[in-house]
Order: sequence, then structure tokens, then C-alpha cells
Amino acid sequence: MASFVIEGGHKLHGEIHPQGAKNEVLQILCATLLTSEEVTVTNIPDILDVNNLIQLLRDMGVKVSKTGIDSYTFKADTVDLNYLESDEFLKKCSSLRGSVMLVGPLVARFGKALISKPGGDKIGRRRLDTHFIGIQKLGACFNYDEERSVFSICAEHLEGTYMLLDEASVTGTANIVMASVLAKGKTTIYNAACEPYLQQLCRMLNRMGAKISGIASNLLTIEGVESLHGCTHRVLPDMIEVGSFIGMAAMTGSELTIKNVSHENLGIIPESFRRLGIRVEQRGDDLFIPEQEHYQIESFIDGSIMTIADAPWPGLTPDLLSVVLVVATQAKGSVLIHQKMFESRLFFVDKLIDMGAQIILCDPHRAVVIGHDRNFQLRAGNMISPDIRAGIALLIAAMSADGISRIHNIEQIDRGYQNIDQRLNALGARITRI
Ligand SMILES: CC(=O)N[C@H]1[C@@H](OP(=O)(O)OP(=O)(O)OC[C@H]2O[C@@H](n3ccc(=O)[nH]c3=O)[C@H](O)[C@@H]2O)O[C@H](CO)[C@@H](O)[C@@H]1O
Ligand SMILES: C=C(OP(=O)(O)O)C(=O)O
Repeated sequence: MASFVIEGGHKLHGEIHPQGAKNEVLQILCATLLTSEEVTVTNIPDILDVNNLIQLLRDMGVKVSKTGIDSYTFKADTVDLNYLESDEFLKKCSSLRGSVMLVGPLVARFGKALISKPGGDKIGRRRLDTHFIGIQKLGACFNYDEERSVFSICAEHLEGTYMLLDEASVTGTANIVMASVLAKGKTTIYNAACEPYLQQLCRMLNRMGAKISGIASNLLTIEGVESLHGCTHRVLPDMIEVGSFIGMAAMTGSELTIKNVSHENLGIIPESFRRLGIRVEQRGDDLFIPEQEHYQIESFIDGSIMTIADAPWPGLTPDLLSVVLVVATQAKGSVLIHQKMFESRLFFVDKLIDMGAQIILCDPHRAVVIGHDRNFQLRAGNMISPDIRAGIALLIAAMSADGISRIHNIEQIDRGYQNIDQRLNALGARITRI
């Protein structure tokens, strides 16, 4: 278990480039299975979850070549379907959440998919009903082997239909879209998730010959086609990284330029930080965060306390609430953080409370933060990172704290942030990996 040792209290200065988006690339990599032709993907981040999925594709027989620092080609002309039955495959699937999206493409192209309970952050119940009910509606059979925790899906052919999803699941929508592009006839998906990750996936599939309309809305219509062909796809900058850097700049009182953020795809993220009083200036496609000693949380128009809550896109992504929460600990004013989607994502606040933050955890979903307005600097701490986003929030807290902190289990941070220690040290942070 690797750790970070962080000397707090150093301001950052300069420019940082966000990596490619983790949650998009996981979808895109799975989609390469939908064609026997070559697919080129660029701006792939060098992070654990992505590297594990690339290795899994290789193990399945996909020809993978690294063609540049962040670009790869994939050619799934032969896929070893027997490998899907192996304990090795099933064990590897359970190391990351993104592996669940192998199901849609596999069942669409080869009529068969197996998957073990996928991994990912332990942040509460993460059910897969939406995925499997949707794929069953297309005509696939489904079985869950409780003893082995293995889901298996088979289909001689898939047929388009209308479906109203029980929730706008991000990976669930991606799975159903990837299954339906090769189904016979028309599929309509209502209450579809429409995060930029999904918009990107649908645009890529259309470049491969799919016929998807309604992109960026919650009503997708897909006319099935016989086969798909190769294409080139560039992954968007990671909006969660962009948000994490905004929070980091504010909390450490630093001036930072975040380069080439793809502003049109950030949705409500910049505005959510502005509501905490943080100045976020758009300069072309960059974001400039000026050095700010104080930032004051807005109240609602009626004077009541600000609430920041997650919601399916175009609402605020739940993946940024941990960062919003940590940044609020040094704001002027109070805010209610309401994590509606996940049940166990706020428990990390105990560690912030140990560091001196003023937080009341009301229940597993809600925490009230009373900002210090920098009248009190957080104390250094010794903590374990429970999940990716709590991990980055703790790193931000440690970078602003007085003294030397330690964060253990940083593999959780590495799952989602590329070389984060080196990139931040280049801006003036003092982080050592041990
Ligand atoms: C690999 C990947 O892409 N992971 C992301 C994906 O996970 P993932 O696709 O697994 O998450 P889902 O969108 O399925 O659901 C996330 C959670 O929100 C709940 N839920 C979802 C939709 C809804 O309308 N109402 C509701 O309550 C679900 O029950 C679940 O507890 O989307 C999540 C929600 O943005 C992000 O946190 C994850 O980073
Ligand atoms: C929850 C996350 O990831 P995953 O779905 O891969 O666990 C995340 O990226 O914040």
C-alpha cells in the first residue's frame, strides 16, 4: 500500500493540463469491441483503471498498440470468448467498475457475455439492475450465479424496443446503447443518462456507422445497423480533474491556470464553485483561478443556507462533491452538502474533522460545513484514502494544512489521477510518494 507524505502550506503557481476523462475512456475502450476494424483513441490517461481495462482487452485477444504518449489503436478482429469463462478474466473484471461495460458490446457482437461483480469505489450500493433489465428488454437471457458472483448474458439476436430506465445510470446507459447499435430495428431509451461521457460515446459510435439520435438528451433513439467500422476518437479533458484543480487552487490560496478544459462540456461545474465564492475566469478555453485569500459562500435569494447537491447531468456530478466539501471548510459561511446518489461517500469527513474542519455529518447523505474563513489552518493528519474522490479531497486538505500529513492507500487516488504528485510538485506542491 503506497502513501503520500505531504508538506502543507505551499502555494501553487502556473499552468496545468487536465488528463483525458477516465469515465469517458472506459466507455470508449469497451466500444472498440463492437467492430473488427481498427479504432484509434487519443488523449488516453495513464491511470490504473484505464491501464487495467486495456490489459483486459489484450487478454481477450484484442490487438492493442501504443502509438504515442497517450494514443492507442485497438483491433478486435479476434476475441477469445472462452477466456470470458476463466477465473482470471472474472477476477480482473472485479478490479474496476468500467469492466461492466464489456457486456453490451460482447452480447451485441458475439451473443455472449460474462462478468463478475465489477469493482470500483466502495461508496455504497452500486446496483446493476438498469444494465441487465435494459439488455434483457433487447431480448437477451440473463443469469446470476450467486455462488460465483457471476452474471452471464446470452442472445442469438437482439431486437430493438422502447424502454424507460428506472434510473439514469451512466454505465447502464452506455451498456444498453452499445448493445442496441447492432440490434435489429429501433431502440428508444428514455431517462437515458446524458453526461458528456455518453455524448462522446454516441458520437464515436455514429462515426463507426451507428445511427443514434437525441445525443445530449435523455431520449435516445437508435436504429440498429448490421455492422460497425473503425474510427478515430479523441477523449475529452477530465471534468472531474478540472473541478479538483479549481478546488485545490482555492483551498491553497493559489493562482492557477487550467489549460484547454473544453469549457462547453463542463456544464454547471464552474458555476458550482462560483457559488462558494471562488473566482473562476474563463479565458478562451482555459480557466484562470486568481489567488484569493477569502471566498464567501452565497446564500439562496431568500437568505437561506446554500445547498450543493448532486444530480444526473446536467446537474452537478456526485464525483465532485467531496472536493466541494473540502473547499468549503475554508470558505466564509456555511453550506449543506447533499450527496443524494451514494450512501457511503461522506464518511471521509471524519478525517477532515480530525484536522480541525467544522463539519456536522447529519446522516450518510448530508453534511453541513461551517467554513473557517482561514481563521484556523487545518492541522496535518494521518489518513487512509477510502475512494478516489475522497482521496483527492484529503490531498487538497493536506496541501493546505499546517505541517506534514500522510495519506495511505493512494492506489485509490492513482485509479483516477495521472502522476498527480509529479504534476502538482511541478506547480510548487511538496508531495513525496513512499
Ligand atoms: C466508471 C464510471 O463512469 N463511473 C461513474 C458512473 O458510475 P455508475 O454508472 O456505476 O453510476 P450510476 O449512474 O449507475 O449510479 C450512481 C448512483 O446514483 C444512483 N442514481 C443514479 C441515477 C439516478 O437518476 N438516481 C440515482 O439515485 C444509483 O442508484 C447509484 O447509487 O456514474 C456515477 C454517477 O455519476 C459516477 O459517480 C461514477 O464515477
Ligand atoms: C466513483 C468513481 O469511479 P468508479 O465508478 O470507477 O468507482 C469516480 O470516478 O469518482
